[in-house]
Amino acid sequence: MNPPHAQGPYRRGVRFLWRKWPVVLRLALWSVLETGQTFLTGYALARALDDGFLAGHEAVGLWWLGGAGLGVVVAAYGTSRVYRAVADLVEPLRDSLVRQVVGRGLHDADSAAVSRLTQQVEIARDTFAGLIMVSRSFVFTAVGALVGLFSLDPLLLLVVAPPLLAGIALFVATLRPLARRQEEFLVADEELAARLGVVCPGLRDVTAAGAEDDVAADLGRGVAREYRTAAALARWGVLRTASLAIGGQLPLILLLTTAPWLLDNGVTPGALVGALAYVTQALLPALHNLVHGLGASGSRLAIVLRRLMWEGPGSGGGAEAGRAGQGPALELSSVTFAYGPHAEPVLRNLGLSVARGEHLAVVGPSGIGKSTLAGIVAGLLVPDAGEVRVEGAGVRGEGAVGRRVLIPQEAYVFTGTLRENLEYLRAEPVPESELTGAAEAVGLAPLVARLGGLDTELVPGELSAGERQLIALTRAYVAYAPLAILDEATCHLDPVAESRAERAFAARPGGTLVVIAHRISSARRADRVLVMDGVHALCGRHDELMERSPLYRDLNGAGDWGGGRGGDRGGVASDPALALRDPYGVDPVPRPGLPGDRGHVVAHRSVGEMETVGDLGDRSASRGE
Ligand SMILES: Nc1ncnc2c1ncn2[C@@H]1O[C@H](COP(=O)(O)OP(=O)(O)OP(=O)(O)O)[C@@H](O)[C@H]1O
Repeated sequence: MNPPHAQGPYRRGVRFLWRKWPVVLRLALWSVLETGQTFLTGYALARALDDGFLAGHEAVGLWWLGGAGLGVVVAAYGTSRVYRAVADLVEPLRDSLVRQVVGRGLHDADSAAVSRLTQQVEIARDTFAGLIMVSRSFVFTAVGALVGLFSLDPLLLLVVAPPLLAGIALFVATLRPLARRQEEFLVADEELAARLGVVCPGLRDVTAAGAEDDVAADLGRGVAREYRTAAALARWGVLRTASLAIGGQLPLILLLTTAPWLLDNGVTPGALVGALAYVTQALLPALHNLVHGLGASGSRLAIVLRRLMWEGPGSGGGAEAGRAGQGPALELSSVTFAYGPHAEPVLRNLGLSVARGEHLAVVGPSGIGKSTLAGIVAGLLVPDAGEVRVEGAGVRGEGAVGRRVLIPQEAYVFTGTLRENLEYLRAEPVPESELTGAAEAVGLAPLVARLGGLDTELVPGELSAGERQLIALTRAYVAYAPLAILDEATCHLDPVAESRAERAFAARPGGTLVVIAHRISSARRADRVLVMDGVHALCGRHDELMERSPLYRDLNGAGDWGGGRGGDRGGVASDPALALRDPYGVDPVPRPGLPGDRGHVVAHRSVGEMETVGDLGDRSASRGE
C-alpha cells in the first residue's frame, strides 16, 4: 500500500545534506571538539586513578580531574558552535519547504492550506534539527568512547564493541519497518477520525435510513484496523527496546561479569572504572537518545515531509485538494476488500482507471461485489489494501465529499419541501432555474408539476419507489460532484426513464459516471463496461466484451439481472450461476461463513483463456482499449 514515493523523504534528505557539505563539515569539526569531552570522561578518570590516587600521587590525580573539567568547558564552547551549524542546515530547509508550500497554496488559492502547512513546516524544521543533534551526538560520542576504550586497553573494546554494534544493527534494521507501521497507524487513526467526523453529525440520518448496523459495522472495521496497526507498531517497538538493551545495557553487564578476567589479563582498575564511565555516562545515554529520538522523530519527519512535498497539507485533507484536478477521474490500484478479518475478500487486487468525462458501467452476477465496489469508490468502505483516488485525491477526509456523489438503490427522501430535498447536498440555496433545469434533464419535471411545484411539502410514504429515486437522482445531479456513482439507483424506473436519467448524468460537462448497472441497456450506453465475475474483472467496450467475455454474453442474454423488474427483455439468466435476486432484494441462497452476510449468491465463473483487459487477480482493469 506504499505509494511509489514512499522513500522520497530519505533520499531527498541525503541529497539536501550532500548539497550543504560545507556546513556539514563545519558541524563535524565542532563536534570533534565537543567529543574531546567524551574521550576525557573515561580516560582522565582512569589516569587519575591509576597514575594518581591509587599510586599515591594525589596531585597527579587532581591534575587529570582538572583536565577533565577543562574538557567540559571546551566542549561547551564546541556545543555552542554546533548549534550555529545546525541552524545553518535547518533554516535553509525550512525556507525551501515554505517556498514550496506557499507557492502551491497561492496556486491553489487555498489560504487555509497554507496556514496548516506552515505549521507542519515548523514541525519538520524542529524535528530535523532534533534528528541532526541526536544522530550527530551519538556518532561522535560513540567514536570518542570507543577510541577512549581502545586507548585504555584493547581488551575493553573487545568486551564493549560487539554488543554495542549488535544493538545498533538491530536498531537500524527496525527503522524502516517501524516508520511504515507508524505511518499505517497514523493513517488508520486519521481515517477513523474522519469517519467519526462524518457519522457523528449524521446520526439522525443514519437512524432515519435504518443504517445503524451497517454504520456500526463500518466503524467497527475502522476500529479493528487501528487496533491491528497499533499492535503491529507495538511489536516492532519491542525490538527497538531490545536494541537498547543489547547495545547499551549488555556491555555494562559484560564489563562487570568479566571484570576479574580483565584484571587478571592486565587491565588496570582505573581503566576498568574508565570503561564503566564510558558505558554509563556516554554510550548508554547517547544510544538511549538515538533510539527514542531518531525512532519517533525520524518517522514523524518522514511523514511530515512526505505530506509537505508530495501530498500537500495533511493526508486526506487539503493536501488532497492540492493534487485534485490531475490524473484520471477515478483510479483504483490493487484494491482488496473483505467484510471481516476472516472473510473471503470480495475484491482482490482490483485496479481500475476511469478517465474524466467517461461513462463506465459495472455488471456482474448478484452478490459479486458491485455495490461493495461502489461503496469503496464513494469512500464509504475502506479497502484493506490498495488505494482509491477520485480526481487525483483520496476518497475520504476533507474535500472528498464534494468530489463524488453516490446514489444508492434505496432512495432517501425526507419530510420537507421538494426544494429542500433537491438542495440538500449543496451548501447554499440553489437558483430556481438550476433546479428546474436539473429536474427537466433527469426526468423529474412531470412529478414536480404533478406535485404542484418545488415548494410542495413531501410525504415520503406517499411517493412510489420510482418517484423517490427520481428525487434522489435530481438531488445528486444538482450536487455537481465531478464523479457520480449510481448503484442500481434507477432500478425502480422503467427503461425509458432510466435511460434519460443516465444520459443526463453522462452529459454533464466534464462529469464522470459510474453506473452499477441494473439492466444490460445501461452497459450498452456506457463508454466502457467492467465485468465482475469473482475471479476476473474485465474492462472494455460493449462489442469487445461481447466477443471476449462469455459471462458478458450470458448477461446480455439474461437481459434484466436485477430481479425481472422490467428489464430490456425481462429475461432470466441463461446460467444458474447468474442467480437473480428476488424483487425485494433478498437473495434465495445464503452464503455460509460470512459474518453479517446478507445471504447473496456468489457466482464464480472463469473467463477461460481469453486475453483480459484487467482482472481481479493481479492485473489491472485500467483503460486499455
Ligand atoms: N455488510 C456486509 N457484511 C458482510 N458481507 C456483506 C455485506 N455486504 C455485502 N456482503 C457480501 O459481499 C458480497 C458482495 O456483495 P455486494 O452487495 O457488493 O454484491 P453485488 O454484486 O452488488 O450484489 P447485488 O447485485 O445483489 O447488489 C456478497 O457475498 C455479500 O453477501
